This record gives sequence, structure tokens and C-alpha cells, in this order.
Amino acid sequence: MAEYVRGAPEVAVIRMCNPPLNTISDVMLRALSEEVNRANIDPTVKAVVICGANGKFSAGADIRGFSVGIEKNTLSLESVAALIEKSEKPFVAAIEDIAFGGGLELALGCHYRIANMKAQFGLPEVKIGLLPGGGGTQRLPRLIGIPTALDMITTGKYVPATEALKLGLLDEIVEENPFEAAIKLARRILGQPVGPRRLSLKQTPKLPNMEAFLHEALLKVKKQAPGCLSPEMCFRAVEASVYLPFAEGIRKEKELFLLLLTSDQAKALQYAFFAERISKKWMLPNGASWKTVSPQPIRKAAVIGLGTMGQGIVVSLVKAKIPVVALEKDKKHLEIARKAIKASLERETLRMQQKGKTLDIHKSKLLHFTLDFGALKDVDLVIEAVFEDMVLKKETFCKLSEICKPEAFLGTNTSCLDIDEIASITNRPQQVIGTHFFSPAHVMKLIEIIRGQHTSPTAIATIMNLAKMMDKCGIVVENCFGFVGNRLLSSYTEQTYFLLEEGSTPEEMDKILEEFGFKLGPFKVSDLAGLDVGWKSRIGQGLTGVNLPLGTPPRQRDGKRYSPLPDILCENRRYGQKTGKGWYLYDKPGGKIAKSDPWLHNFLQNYRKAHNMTTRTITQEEILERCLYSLVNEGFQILSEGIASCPEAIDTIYLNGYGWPRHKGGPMFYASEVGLPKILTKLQKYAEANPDIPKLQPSPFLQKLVTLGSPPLKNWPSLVSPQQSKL
Ligand SMILES: CCC[C@H](O)CC(=O)SCCNC(=O)CCNC(=O)[C@H](O)C(C)(C)COP(=O)([O-])OP(=O)([O-])OC[C@H]1O[C@@H](n2cnc3c(N)ncnc32)[C@H](O)[C@@H]1OP(=O)([O-])[O-]
Repeated sequence: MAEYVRGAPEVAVIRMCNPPLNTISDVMLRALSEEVNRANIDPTVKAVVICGANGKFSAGADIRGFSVGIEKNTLSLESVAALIEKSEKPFVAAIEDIAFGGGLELALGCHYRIANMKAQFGLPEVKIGLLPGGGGTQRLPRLIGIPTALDMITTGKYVPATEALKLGLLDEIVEENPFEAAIKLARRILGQPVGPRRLSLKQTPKLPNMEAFLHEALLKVKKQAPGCLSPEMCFRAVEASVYLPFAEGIRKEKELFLLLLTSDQAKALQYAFFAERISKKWMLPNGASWKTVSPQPIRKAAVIGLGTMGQGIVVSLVKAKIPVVALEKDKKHLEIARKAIKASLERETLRMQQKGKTLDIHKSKLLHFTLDFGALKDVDLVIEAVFEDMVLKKETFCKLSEICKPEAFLGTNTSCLDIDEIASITNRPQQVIGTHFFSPAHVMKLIEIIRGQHTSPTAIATIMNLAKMMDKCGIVVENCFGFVGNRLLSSYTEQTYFLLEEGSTPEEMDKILEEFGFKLGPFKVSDLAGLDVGWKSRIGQGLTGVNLPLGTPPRQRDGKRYSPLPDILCENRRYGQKTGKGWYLYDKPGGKIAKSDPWLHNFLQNYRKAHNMTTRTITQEEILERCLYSLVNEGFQILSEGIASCPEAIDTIYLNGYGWPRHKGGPMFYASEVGLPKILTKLQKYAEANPDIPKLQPSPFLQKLVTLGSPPLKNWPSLVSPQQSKL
């Protein structure tokens, strides 16, 4: 775990070794403490370098260890950082690539820090529901001052080496491996007193307006993730570094750390961390998997259809430094897109520069705008983002089949249509794959990667690799209407319309679901996204509009309950923010501030009267349960059909594409925490009261799990009947 070697005469080297990222377990801590003591008592050693094996310093404490709790009398990370700091011999941290969490805290215990150019630094504990519990909340502010330390600790953001040097977090940076430079530095400082380098002896630098600054900062932190505990606890711990002496600050840090450690939110956030990693590991029934299949290189890509989604996809590809051919159908749309993409790339360039990265869009030859399909003949991948219409998609793929080289992959950004039907028109169905991005595509992390029945494992590996290159989260799912995310979403929104009919209001439901943790309630989301998107899709499905058979009851489709409310709003050109009115009223088309609209309330009253519906008072409990349990119920159905391979995949999709509050883990994790028997009983109750809403009928898979005694979530995939599973 920690090797002890001689780096040079008089310099000992302690190398952390726990592949792949040198995470710090109890065993590692014990080994480190032993080696630090060994160096301290060895009279031939005059200085010590601490570094990490495998080209990394450390990713911090082993997160898996937190689920078993911290036992009394085990060595703490803070005590090892303190042991290093108290040493009379200078300790130099040689930081390669990453120093995160406890890794950085150990480095802060050292008297000097040196790193390679591409190293990154951060205290990301806040993201897993914790705070830096190894002295980081007390040492970092003393070293770099309150504003930056507070920002880093409450957001968990990483800073690159160049910035860390400017902040004073580092003493030196070098181009490559910092090990040799650390040995040189250690030899240079032999015999110098280490007292002035001990951060625990420093004061946190004062600000002239500290109280006002902290007051403002707290307001900002509270806004950052409403309902989430860890940012505020991080704030409280850093604040202690201003007002309390070091030892008391450390006690405060520990007290707050232990409070968070046992919280449900920390459990949920740590689950989300591992869920994202588990769900990337795809595997097909024939045994092909992320381990066995190699991706093909994408040297050049194309995007067809440069509406909002297409533009975002182009920007994502350029950011990943992949040359792109951007194709539109006419000059006017091409020019609009060219301007929008250019502006977006300029904003991205600025943002990346702030992060110490480069994206030189001016010098690069990464982008080629065209109206000519012929320009696609040598690309390795096309992503189609034309209008959501099967006829148009098929026409496009037919053309692509003729023009693109045989080995090119063809991706479709459809959000619900049948991948197999699209693939059937091509001469290479094995190369056709769903690449469902989320709007705005250059910001949102998620890509649902949809496998058609003929999609090859190589196509999957290639798009998964592309997702990684674009710093996105690719999740492989099976082909069905709406795939995973939109199936869950439609169960949820359907309930919101029914509840509206029964007596609730957009304001009430948005408030309840925002209090649950969604950034925006369902009606505000719908206004933002545009009501017309779903409307066009329902027209396409024959649920409304001219294709609806005459005599269809207004509130029923195929014998099931249906709410025409959003259709009626669209018929009144209430598309949401873009038209200045939707579920809410805005001061102008494109306005952002939602106001309650008397017209809508009046309309709802008349609608209920016209359909002989008695308005009733609906409890908050019923609103939450019907919206969330119907969504979760669809998740169980999706699992049983094998559309998603595991509950972690569903949760990752909903966390990264649909704004589910991260501190609640994801819908399936939430279900397991609420308890499956409770969810089943409530669904049964609501289904009985609403026999015409099939989505409230408990999924047979949920019933099976309850009968089996509600096994833990990680066991659910093994309980899906094999003949049903597709993945
Ligand atoms: C007393 C308190 C002390 C302290 O204040 C608390 C902490 O330090 S809290 C910690 C603060 N630190 C953090 O929060 C940093 C968390 N880590 C990260 O953010 C990313 O892993 C990192 C950016 C470092 C690398 O990204 P990448 O290159 O895309 O690689 P990757 O992400 O795929 O990881 C590879 C494998 O390593 C696994 N694993 C990774 N880290 C940990 C861990 N700490 N633990 C356990 N496991 C960890 C990961 O699951 C994966 O396993 P598998 O079985 O192969 O799937």
C-alpha cells in the first residue's frame, strides 16, 4: 500500500500504491503512518518525498469504505496529515495528475507541493454528500484564502496546476513527472526550518469585509442545490477556519463530517457516483461487452439538421476536437446555425480558458458548413438530428446509405422513434444506432445509446467511446418507444395532467416537486421545452389532431384515460416561453419569468365543468406519490422488459438527463429507500381509484420483488426473467 524507498542520499520516498487511483483505505493509512514514523526516526533521512504509483497521486479516501462506517480507534486521515505536518523533516508532495479529496489533504499536510502540468486539484467531497474530513477545510483556507477555498470546497470543482500555482497551492510545476523535481527540491531545502511551512500555524487571511462576504457566500451556497445538506456543512466548516483556532476548527470539521457521514443524502450521492460507473459497463446477451469490443476511431463526423439539438451536437464534437461537417437543407437555416454555433463556441472557448484548457476555434479547421450531402462521403460517423418524423428520417438514412463510405456509422438523435425501422431502409443496419442527446446538447451530460436489433457491438463501443471523448455519460439501452428516459417522463407528466383535471394547479404541483428537489417543476419544464414538441409527437401518434378518428371520446384513447389539456393549450398557440404563454404567463415571447395566469385558471374551471368533473382538494402526499410512484413503476416495467440492464442505468439516465435531485440518488434508488412494499400498496390504492390509468397498475416485477422480500437493488437484475430481458 505504501512503499518506502531511498530516492537519493538523505531523501526517503513514500509511494502510495493502490491501483488504479491510489485511493486511501484504512490499510493505506496505517501503512502511510508507519512509513512516516520510519522516516522520522531514521537519522540518515533528512527529507521525505510522498508520491503515488501508477502515474497518479491519489483520488482521495476510498468511498466504498464509508458505507461500513468509521470505527472507533481507527487511524484518521487528519491524524496522518497532522503527523506529516508535525515532522521536523521537510515533506514534499510530488503530485502527478490528480490530488483529490483526502489525497489533497495529505498533500496539504506536507510542507511543499510540486506537480506536473496536467495535474488537477480538488476537494470534491461535497458531491458525495460529505465535507473534506482530513483537515482540508482548515488548511486550504489558511493557504489560499477564504474566497477560493470556499468556492472549491462548496462546489467540489477542480483547478488545473497552472491555476493552483497562481493560488499558492503549489510551490512549483514541471512539464512531466514531478518526482525528480521533488527530490531536487527536497535536497535544496535540507536543514531549513519547517515551522513556517506548517499550515496549522498560519491564520486564515483576513478580508476587510469578512462578515458581509460570508453572508453573501452562504446565500449563494444555499441556492446552489436546494435541499442538499453538504454544501452548507462545507460552508460551516470553512467558516470555522476564520473564527476558530486550528485545533477547534478541526474538531468542528470532524463533528460536521460525522453528521454528514451517516446521512441519507451521503448514501444517495455515493450511490449515484458508483451507479454512473456501473452503468457504463455494458454487456450484450452474446457476451460482447465494454471489456471485449474495441471502438473504431472517429476522425471526422457529420451532423445533419442544425436546429437547437444539431447545433449542440456540433459544439460537443468540436469541443472533443473532432472535425465536423455540419449540414442543413437550405442556405437560410445554414446561416442561422453557423452564427449560433460560432457564438456558442466562443462562449465555450472562454469557459475552457477559465478552466485552464484550450479550444482554439479560430485556428482550427474543425468545422465545415455545407448544403451538399456529397461532403459526407468520407466521414466516419453521421449523427442525424432532423425533425422527429419517420418519413423524413427514412429519406435521410436512405441518402446516407448511398453517400457514406460502407464502414461509416449512422446515428440518429430520435427521442422515441423505432431504431429498427430507421435501420431497415439502409444498406448497413449493423452500423445504425440511436444517439439520443439531451437539450442543450453541449451542456447536458447524457446520451442514451440505443441498440437496434442489428446494431453491432463495435457500433456500441464506438459511440460509448465518443461519449467519453465528449465528456458525456453514455448509457446503452434497448429499442422501444421513448427508450428509458422519455418512458419514465411520460408516466410522470401524464399524472400531472390528470391531477390538474382533478383540481390541482401548475403552481401547486411545481412547488411540491421543486420542494422534492427538482430544479424546475413539470409545468415550468414544459413551458421551457415548448409544449408544441410533445403535441407534434402526439399528432404523429394519432392521439390528437386531424388523424384522430371521429367520435373518439375527448378524455379517452383506446379505453384508457387521456388528458387533452396540453393539446388544447397548443391549439390556442400557448407553446410556453417561446410564445409568451403556456401553463404560465410571460411578459413577452421568449420571456423567462413565469407568472400565474388568470386565463389558465379560468380555462381549467370551465374545462372541469364541461366534463362534469368535481374539483377536489388533493393532498401534497397524493401529488407526490402519484407523480413519483408512477414514474418508478415504469422503471420496474423497463427493467423487467430488459430495456435497461440495471436500476443504476435508469438512475443515471434520470439524474443526467431529467433533473432528478442527485441527493435523492435516482428514482430506483429512491424506491428502494422508500420501501417497495409501501410503493406497491400505494400504487394498488391509486390504481383501484383510477382503473382507467394503466400506469398506476403495479408492474408485475415490482410485485415479484415484494413477494421475494424486497431484495437489495443490486440484486434486481438477476431476478428479471431471462426470456424477457433483452440486454
Ligand atoms: C475522512 C475523510 C477524508 C476525505 O476528506 C474524504 C475523501 O477523500 S472522499 C473522496 C474524495 N474523492 C473523490 O470524490 C474523487 C472520486 N473519483 C473521481 O471523481 C474519478 O474517479 C476521477 C476523476 C478521480 C477519475 O475518473 P476516471 O478516470 O473517469 O476513472 P473512474 O471514475 O472510472 O474511476 C476508476 C475506478 O476507481 C474507482 N474510484 C475512483 N475514485 C474512488 C474513490 N475515491 N473511492 C473508491 N473508488 C474510487 C471508480 O469507482 C472506478 O472503479 P471501477 O470498479 O473500475 O468502476
